[in-house]
Amino acid sequence: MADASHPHLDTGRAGIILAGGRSTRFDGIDKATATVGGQPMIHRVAASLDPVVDELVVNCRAEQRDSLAGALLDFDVRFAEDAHPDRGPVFGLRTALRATSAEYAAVLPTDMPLVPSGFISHLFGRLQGGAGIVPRVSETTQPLPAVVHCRAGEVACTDTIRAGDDRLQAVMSALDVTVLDDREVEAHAGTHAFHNVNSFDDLRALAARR
Ligand SMILES: Nc1nc2c(ncn2[C@@H]2O[C@H](COP(=O)(O)OP(=O)(O)OP(=O)(O)O)[C@@H](O)[C@H]2O)c(=O)[nH]1
Ligand SMILES: [Mg+2]
Repeated sequence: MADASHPHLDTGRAGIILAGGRSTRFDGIDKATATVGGQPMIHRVAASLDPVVDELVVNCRAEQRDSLAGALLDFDVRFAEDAHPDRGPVFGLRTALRATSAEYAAVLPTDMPLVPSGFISHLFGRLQGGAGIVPRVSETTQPLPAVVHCRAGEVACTDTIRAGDDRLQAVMSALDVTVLDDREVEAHAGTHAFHNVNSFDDLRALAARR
């Protein structure tokens, strides 16, 4: 979302889509381009982020780029390709964070197509100068969607990698993120907003709920 009346004034917000995984539980077919309601899943994720950020950054492997670009023709996207594939989502997140000069970034995985823009906007609003914020859903603290301070997030990724941990949860713990409680989350997002697609069964369940 660029503000045409203030072309040099941005709000310092990036939207990051993590898409560098192998979709092994999806038979190795890139789930980013699987269609939900007639649109590639990554398109839906970009559409959630786009209204509330100044730029979109997609982390992926080099060989995914052409097909993901084809799915994202409606958006102005920067690609942050993994220098080395298959090092896990923490490497992917760090690659994406290094590709932006925004102060804060909303981070979504490519397989979470129902998160409302309003919820992401709420996360930005509730951050209040902190290093990061994530929701608690079904009594579990989720690593994504998250809003993180980009430079702090990059350091937290490096610390996590050095500790030999490959979990995004570890990055969020290192950032000492604020956790939105279930009730506040439910007030700003529907119950199915955080449904994510790992398998064909997940895709069918999501199609049935929409
Ligand atoms: N850059 C990068 N991103 C990854 C990697 N592994 C997972 N991701 C991303 O992290 C997010 C969560 O991962 P998963 O839901 O496990 O997705 P996935 O690894 O593609 O799927 P599975 O192979 O079935 O585990 C997704 O958005 C993935 O694209 C990786 O090795 N490198
Ligand atoms: Mg995986």
